[in-house]
Amino acid sequence: QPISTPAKRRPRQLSVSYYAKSCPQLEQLIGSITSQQFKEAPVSAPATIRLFFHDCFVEGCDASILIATNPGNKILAEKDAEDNKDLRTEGFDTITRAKTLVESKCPGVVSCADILAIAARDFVHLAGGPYYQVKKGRWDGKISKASRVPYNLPHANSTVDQLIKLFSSKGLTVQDLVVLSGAHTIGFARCKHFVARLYDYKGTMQPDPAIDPRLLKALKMSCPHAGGNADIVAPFDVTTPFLFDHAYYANLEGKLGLLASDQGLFLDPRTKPLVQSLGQDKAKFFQAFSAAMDKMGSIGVKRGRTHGEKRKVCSTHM
Ligand code: HEM
Ligand SMILES: [Ca+2]
Ligand SMILES: [Ca+2]
Repeated sequence: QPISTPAKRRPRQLSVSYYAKSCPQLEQLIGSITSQQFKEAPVSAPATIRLFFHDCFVEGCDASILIATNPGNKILAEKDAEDNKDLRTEGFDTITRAKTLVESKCPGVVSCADILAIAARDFVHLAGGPYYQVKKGRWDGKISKASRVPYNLPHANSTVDQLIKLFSSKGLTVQDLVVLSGAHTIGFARCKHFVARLYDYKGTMQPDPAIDPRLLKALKMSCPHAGGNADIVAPFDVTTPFLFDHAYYANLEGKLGLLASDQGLFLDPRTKPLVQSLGQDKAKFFQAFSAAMDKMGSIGVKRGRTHGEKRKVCSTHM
Protein backbone atom coordinates (compact mmCIF):
# COMPACT_ATOMS: atom_id res chain seq x y z
CA GLN A 1 0.00 0.00 0.00
CA PRO A 2 1.62 3.27 -1.08
CA ILE A 3 2.12 5.79 1.68
CA SER A 4 0.80 9.16 0.64
CA THR A 5 3.31 11.95 0.26
CA PRO A 6 2.54 15.48 1.45
CA ALA A 7 0.51 15.93 -1.75
CA LYS A 8 -2.47 14.84 0.30
CA ARG A 9 -2.19 18.13 2.11
CA ARG A 10 -3.04 21.20 0.09
CA PRO A 11 -0.02 21.82 -2.15
CA ARG A 12 1.86 25.02 -1.38
CA GLN A 13 1.33 27.77 -3.92
CA LEU A 14 3.69 27.86 -6.87
CA SER A 15 3.76 30.68 -9.38
CA VAL A 16 4.91 31.25 -12.94
CA SER A 17 6.58 34.56 -11.98
CA TYR A 18 8.40 33.27 -8.87
CA TYR A 19 11.88 34.25 -10.14
CA ALA A 20 10.76 37.36 -12.07
CA LYS A 21 12.89 39.61 -9.86
CA SER A 22 15.59 37.27 -8.54
CA CYS A 23 16.47 35.54 -11.82
CA PRO A 24 14.50 36.96 -14.76
CA GLN A 25 16.56 35.17 -17.40
CA LEU A 26 16.15 31.73 -15.74
CA GLU A 27 14.15 30.01 -18.47
CA GLN A 28 16.49 31.22 -21.23
CA LEU A 29 19.51 29.98 -19.28
CA ILE A 30 18.00 26.52 -18.84
CA GLY A 31 16.73 26.60 -22.42
CA SER A 32 20.23 27.13 -23.78
CA ILE A 33 21.36 23.95 -22.00
CA THR A 34 18.36 21.80 -22.89
CA SER A 35 18.45 22.69 -26.59
CA GLN A 36 22.17 21.97 -26.74
CA GLN A 37 21.72 18.66 -24.90
CA PHE A 38 18.86 17.72 -27.20
CA LYS A 39 21.09 18.26 -30.24
CA GLU A 40 24.03 16.33 -28.80
CA ALA A 41 22.05 13.51 -27.18
CA PRO A 42 18.33 13.30 -28.03
CA VAL A 43 17.82 10.61 -25.37
CA SER A 44 18.23 13.44 -22.86
CA ALA A 45 14.55 14.16 -23.54
CA PRO A 46 13.05 10.85 -22.32
CA ALA A 47 15.75 10.65 -19.65
CA THR A 48 14.86 14.01 -18.09
CA ILE A 49 11.09 13.60 -18.35
CA ARG A 50 11.35 10.28 -16.52
CA LEU A 51 13.71 11.80 -13.96
CA PHE A 52 11.11 14.44 -13.14
CA PHE A 53 8.42 11.77 -12.73
CA HIS A 54 10.61 9.69 -10.41
CA ASP A 55 11.42 12.80 -8.41
CA CYS A 56 7.82 13.90 -7.92
CA PHE A 57 6.54 10.46 -6.87
CA VAL A 58 9.08 10.06 -4.06
CA GLU A 59 8.98 12.81 -1.38
CA GLY A 60 7.34 15.16 -3.88
CA CYS A 61 9.00 17.35 -6.53
CA ASP A 62 12.00 18.33 -4.42
CA ALA A 63 15.06 17.07 -6.34
CA SER A 64 15.47 14.23 -3.82
CA ILE A 65 16.26 12.02 -6.83
CA LEU A 66 19.43 14.03 -7.53
CA ILE A 67 21.14 13.41 -4.18
CA ALA A 68 24.22 11.18 -4.37
CA THR A 69 24.79 8.56 -1.70
CA ASN A 70 27.42 9.72 0.75
CA PRO A 71 30.47 7.51 0.43
CA GLY A 72 30.80 5.58 3.67
CA ASN A 73 27.12 6.02 4.46
CA LYS A 74 25.19 2.78 4.75
CA ILE A 75 21.93 4.50 3.92
CA LEU A 76 21.55 4.67 0.14
CA ALA A 77 20.07 7.74 -1.53
CA GLU A 78 17.06 7.43 -3.86
CA LYS A 79 19.07 7.33 -7.07
CA ASP A 80 20.77 4.13 -5.91
CA ALA A 81 17.47 2.32 -5.35
CA GLU A 82 16.89 -0.63 -7.68
CA ASP A 83 14.00 1.15 -9.45
CA ASN A 84 16.20 4.16 -10.22
CA LYS A 85 19.32 2.39 -11.41
CA ASP A 86 18.18 2.43 -15.02
CA LEU A 87 17.60 6.20 -15.09
CA ARG A 88 19.91 7.41 -17.83
CA THR A 89 22.86 9.63 -16.95
CA GLU A 90 21.81 12.13 -19.64
CA GLY A 91 19.00 13.36 -17.41
CA PHE A 92 21.30 13.95 -14.44
CA ASP A 93 23.92 15.56 -16.72
CA THR A 94 21.39 18.02 -18.09
CA ILE A 95 20.42 19.21 -14.61
CA THR A 96 24.05 19.47 -13.48
CA ARG A 97 24.90 21.64 -16.49
CA ALA A 98 21.83 23.81 -16.13
CA LYS A 99 22.48 24.28 -12.41
CA THR A 100 26.09 25.31 -13.02
CA LEU A 101 25.02 27.95 -15.53
CA VAL A 102 22.16 29.19 -13.34
CA GLU A 103 24.43 29.46 -10.28
CA SER A 104 26.91 31.53 -12.28
CA LYS A 105 24.21 34.10 -13.14
CA CYS A 106 21.79 33.87 -10.21
CA PRO A 107 23.76 32.42 -7.29
CA GLY A 108 21.87 30.81 -4.45
CA VAL A 109 18.30 31.52 -5.51
CA VAL A 110 17.03 28.79 -7.83
CA SER A 111 16.17 25.33 -6.52
CA CYS A 112 17.25 22.17 -8.28
CA ALA A 113 13.62 21.02 -8.14
CA ASP A 114 12.51 24.00 -10.25
CA ILE A 115 15.35 23.48 -12.73
CA LEU A 116 14.24 19.86 -13.19
CA ALA A 117 10.61 20.90 -13.74
CA ILE A 118 11.63 23.48 -16.36
CA ALA A 119 14.07 21.15 -18.13
CA ALA A 120 11.42 18.40 -18.36
CA ARG A 121 9.02 20.89 -19.97
CA ASP A 122 11.71 22.04 -22.40
CA PHE A 123 12.32 18.46 -23.53
CA VAL A 124 8.63 17.72 -24.02
CA HIS A 125 8.55 20.73 -26.32
CA LEU A 126 11.88 20.00 -28.06
CA ALA A 127 10.69 16.47 -28.86
CA GLY A 128 7.60 17.84 -30.60
CA GLY A 129 5.19 18.01 -27.68
CA PRO A 130 3.28 20.92 -26.18
CA TYR A 131 4.81 24.00 -24.55
CA TYR A 132 3.29 24.97 -21.23
CA GLN A 133 4.14 27.45 -18.46
CA VAL A 134 5.95 25.96 -15.48
CA LYS A 135 4.99 27.17 -12.01
CA LYS A 136 7.98 27.64 -9.73
CA GLY A 137 8.86 28.09 -6.08
CA ARG A 138 9.73 24.52 -5.05
CA TRP A 139 12.43 24.11 -2.45
CA ASP A 140 14.82 21.18 -2.50
CA GLY A 141 14.21 18.39 -0.01
CA LYS A 142 16.33 17.31 2.91
CA ILE A 143 15.50 13.62 2.67
CA SER A 144 16.59 11.11 0.02
CA LYS A 145 16.32 7.46 0.99
CA ALA A 146 16.40 4.46 -1.33
CA SER A 147 14.13 2.58 1.06
CA ARG A 148 11.27 4.96 0.25
CA VAL A 149 11.41 4.35 -3.50
CA PRO A 150 9.86 0.92 -4.27
CA TYR A 151 6.34 1.47 -2.93
CA ASN A 152 6.12 4.97 -4.36
CA LEU A 153 6.85 4.09 -7.99
CA PRO A 154 4.81 2.00 -10.43
CA HIS A 155 6.27 -1.11 -12.00
CA ALA A 156 6.07 -2.58 -15.49
CA ASN A 157 3.87 -5.41 -14.21
CA SER A 158 1.65 -3.26 -11.97
CA THR A 159 -2.05 -3.88 -12.56
CA VAL A 160 -4.30 -1.01 -13.57
CA ASP A 161 -5.83 -1.28 -10.13
CA GLN A 162 -2.45 -0.78 -8.47
CA LEU A 163 -1.63 2.09 -10.82
CA ILE A 164 -4.90 3.86 -10.06
CA LYS A 165 -4.33 3.48 -6.32
CA LEU A 166 -0.75 4.73 -6.49
CA PHE A 167 -1.62 7.75 -8.63
CA SER A 168 -4.58 8.53 -6.42
CA SER A 169 -2.29 8.50 -3.36
CA LYS A 170 -0.42 11.35 -5.09
CA GLY A 171 -3.59 13.30 -5.78
CA LEU A 172 -3.72 12.20 -9.43
CA THR A 173 -6.86 10.90 -11.16
CA VAL A 174 -7.46 7.97 -13.50
CA GLN A 175 -7.35 10.47 -16.35
CA ASP A 176 -3.98 11.81 -15.13
CA LEU A 177 -2.68 8.23 -15.10
CA VAL A 178 -3.68 7.63 -18.71
CA VAL A 179 -2.50 11.03 -19.88
CA LEU A 180 0.88 10.93 -18.12
CA SER A 181 1.51 7.40 -19.40
CA GLY A 182 1.48 9.08 -22.81
CA ALA A 183 5.05 10.17 -21.98
CA HIS A 184 5.89 6.67 -23.22
CA THR A 185 5.47 8.12 -26.70
CA ILE A 186 9.25 8.60 -26.54
CA GLY A 187 12.02 6.57 -24.97
CA PHE A 188 13.03 2.99 -24.46
CA ALA A 189 12.81 0.11 -22.00
CA ARG A 190 15.17 -2.71 -21.17
CA CYS A 191 14.12 -6.30 -21.91
CA LYS A 192 13.75 -7.28 -18.26
CA HIS A 193 10.70 -5.02 -17.97
CA PHE A 194 8.65 -6.91 -20.58
CA VAL A 195 10.41 -10.25 -21.25
CA ALA A 196 7.85 -12.18 -19.21
CA ARG A 197 5.15 -11.03 -21.66
CA LEU A 198 7.07 -12.58 -24.57
CA TYR A 199 7.62 -16.07 -23.24
CA ASP A 200 5.74 -16.78 -20.06
CA TYR A 201 2.77 -14.55 -19.47
CA LYS A 202 1.45 -15.03 -15.93
CA GLY A 203 2.96 -18.49 -15.69
CA THR A 204 1.19 -19.83 -18.80
CA MET A 205 4.43 -20.56 -20.68
CA GLN A 206 2.74 -18.67 -23.52
CA PRO A 207 3.17 -15.09 -24.75
CA ASP A 208 0.73 -12.41 -23.63
CA PRO A 209 -2.23 -12.68 -26.05
CA ALA A 210 -2.43 -8.87 -26.05
CA ILE A 211 0.75 -8.43 -28.15
CA ASP A 212 0.62 -8.04 -31.91
CA PRO A 213 2.30 -11.14 -33.45
CA ARG A 214 4.76 -9.12 -35.53
CA LEU A 215 5.81 -7.02 -32.57
CA LEU A 216 6.14 -10.21 -30.52
CA LYS A 217 8.46 -11.70 -33.09
CA ALA A 218 10.60 -8.57 -33.28
CA LEU A 219 10.84 -8.22 -29.51
CA LYS A 220 11.80 -11.89 -29.13
CA MET A 221 14.70 -11.33 -31.50
CA SER A 222 16.03 -8.51 -29.33
CA CYS A 223 15.23 -10.20 -26.04
CA PRO A 224 15.96 -13.89 -25.51
CA HIS A 225 14.07 -15.67 -22.72
CA ALA A 226 17.19 -15.81 -20.56
CA GLY A 227 20.80 -14.72 -20.71
CA GLY A 228 20.31 -11.73 -22.99
CA ASN A 229 22.36 -8.56 -22.90
CA ALA A 230 20.98 -6.43 -20.05
CA ASP A 231 21.58 -3.22 -22.01
CA ILE A 232 19.33 -4.05 -24.97
CA VAL A 233 16.35 -1.73 -25.18
CA ALA A 234 13.17 -1.56 -27.22
CA PRO A 235 11.21 1.61 -28.09
CA PHE A 236 7.96 2.24 -26.23
CA ASP A 237 6.40 3.67 -29.38
CA VAL A 238 7.30 1.49 -32.37
CA THR A 239 6.02 4.10 -34.80
CA THR A 240 7.63 7.37 -33.61
CA PRO A 241 10.08 6.63 -30.76
CA PHE A 242 11.70 10.09 -30.84
CA LEU A 243 8.62 12.19 -31.52
CA PHE A 244 6.37 13.41 -28.74
CA ASP A 245 2.99 12.75 -30.35
CA HIS A 246 -0.18 10.83 -29.47
CA ALA A 247 0.77 7.66 -31.37
CA TYR A 248 1.21 5.83 -28.04
CA TYR A 249 -2.56 5.53 -27.67
CA ALA A 250 -3.30 4.23 -31.17
CA ASN A 251 -0.51 1.73 -30.60
CA LEU A 252 -2.29 0.41 -27.51
CA GLU A 253 -5.42 -0.14 -29.59
CA GLY A 254 -3.26 -2.06 -32.08
CA LYS A 255 -1.76 -4.31 -29.37
CA LEU A 256 1.58 -2.56 -29.72
CA GLY A 257 2.04 -1.59 -26.07
CA LEU A 258 5.45 -2.49 -24.67
CA LEU A 259 4.88 -2.94 -20.94
CA ALA A 260 2.00 -4.81 -19.36
CA SER A 261 1.20 -1.53 -17.58
CA ASP A 262 0.88 0.25 -20.95
CA GLN A 263 -1.25 -2.38 -22.66
CA GLY A 264 -3.35 -2.75 -19.51
CA LEU A 265 -4.70 0.76 -20.03
CA PHE A 266 -6.49 -0.44 -23.15
CA LEU A 267 -7.75 -3.62 -21.49
CA ASP A 268 -9.35 -2.09 -18.41
CA PRO A 269 -12.85 -0.62 -18.84
CA ARG A 270 -11.98 2.30 -16.55
CA THR A 271 -9.15 3.53 -18.79
CA LYS A 272 -9.98 2.19 -22.28
CA PRO A 273 -12.37 5.01 -23.27
CA LEU A 274 -9.68 7.57 -22.39
CA VAL A 275 -7.09 5.72 -24.46
CA GLN A 276 -9.50 5.74 -27.40
CA SER A 277 -10.30 9.42 -27.20
CA LEU A 278 -6.66 10.50 -26.74
CA GLY A 279 -5.65 8.30 -29.68
CA GLN A 280 -8.02 10.24 -31.89
CA ASP A 281 -7.18 13.74 -30.76
CA LYS A 282 -3.63 15.07 -30.56
CA ALA A 283 -4.73 18.54 -29.43
CA LYS A 284 -6.69 17.00 -26.59
CA PHE A 285 -3.67 14.92 -25.54
CA PHE A 286 -1.36 17.93 -25.62
CA GLN A 287 -3.74 20.04 -23.59
CA ALA A 288 -4.35 17.26 -21.05
CA PHE A 289 -0.66 16.38 -20.83
CA SER A 290 0.29 20.00 -20.06
CA ALA A 291 -2.32 20.15 -17.30
CA ALA A 292 -1.29 16.78 -15.86
CA MET A 293 2.41 17.74 -15.80
CA ASP A 294 1.46 20.87 -13.89
CA LYS A 295 -0.44 18.73 -11.41
CA MET A 296 2.33 16.16 -11.09
CA GLY A 297 4.76 19.05 -10.68
CA SER A 298 2.98 20.22 -7.54
CA ILE A 299 3.09 16.92 -5.65
CA GLY A 300 4.54 17.35 -2.17
CA VAL A 301 6.01 20.74 -2.89
CA LYS A 302 8.03 22.30 -0.05
CA ARG A 303 8.43 25.97 0.76
CA GLY A 304 10.79 27.37 3.36
CA ARG A 305 13.57 26.20 5.60
CA THR A 306 11.67 23.83 7.84
CA HIS A 307 11.36 21.15 5.19
CA GLY A 308 13.43 22.62 2.41
CA GLU A 309 16.81 23.87 1.31
CA LYS A 310 18.28 25.62 -1.73
CA ARG A 311 21.22 23.49 -2.77
CA LYS A 312 24.33 24.90 -4.41
CA VAL A 313 25.15 21.54 -5.96
CA CYS A 314 22.13 19.42 -6.81
CA SER A 315 23.72 16.13 -5.73
CA THR A 316 24.55 17.23 -2.17
CA HIS A 317 22.48 18.56 0.70
CA MET A 318 23.40 21.93 2.20
C1 HEM B 1 2.09 4.50 -15.27
C2 HEM B 1 3.06 3.79 -14.77
C3 HEM B 1 4.45 3.75 -15.32
C4 HEM B 1 5.24 2.66 -15.37
C5 HEM B 1 4.89 1.25 -14.88
C6 HEM B 1 6.49 3.05 -16.00
C7 HEM B 1 7.57 2.21 -16.19
C8 HEM B 1 8.67 2.50 -16.96
C9 HEM B 1 9.72 1.58 -17.27
C10 HEM B 1 9.83 0.14 -16.76
C11 HEM B 1 10.59 2.21 -18.10
C12 HEM B 1 11.85 1.63 -18.75
C13 HEM B 1 13.09 1.89 -17.95
C14 HEM B 1 14.32 1.28 -18.60
O1 HEM B 1 14.31 0.10 -18.89
O2 HEM B 1 15.27 2.03 -18.80
C15 HEM B 1 10.07 3.55 -18.31
C16 HEM B 1 10.65 4.50 -19.11
C17 HEM B 1 10.16 5.77 -19.27
N1 HEM B 1 9.13 6.35 -18.57
FE1 HEM B 1 7.75 5.35 -17.50
N2 HEM B 1 6.42 4.37 -16.33
C18 HEM B 1 5.21 4.85 -15.93
C19 HEM B 1 4.78 6.16 -16.02
C20 HEM B 1 5.52 7.20 -16.53
C21 HEM B 1 5.20 8.61 -16.40
C22 HEM B 1 4.03 9.16 -15.61
C23 HEM B 1 6.17 9.29 -17.07
C24 HEM B 1 6.35 10.78 -17.25
C25 HEM B 1 5.38 11.66 -17.18
C26 HEM B 1 7.07 8.31 -17.64
C27 HEM B 1 8.14 8.59 -18.46
C28 HEM B 1 9.01 7.64 -18.97
C29 HEM B 1 9.95 7.91 -20.03
C30 HEM B 1 10.10 9.21 -20.79
C31 HEM B 1 10.69 6.73 -20.22
C32 HEM B 1 11.83 6.48 -21.20
C33 HEM B 1 13.14 6.71 -20.50
C34 HEM B 1 14.35 6.60 -21.40
O3 HEM B 1 14.27 6.18 -22.56
O4 HEM B 1 15.44 6.96 -20.90
N3 HEM B 1 6.67 7.05 -17.26
N4 HEM B 1 8.91 3.70 -17.59
CA1 LIG C 1 11.41 13.84 -4.79
CA1 LIG D 1 5.94 8.96 -30.38
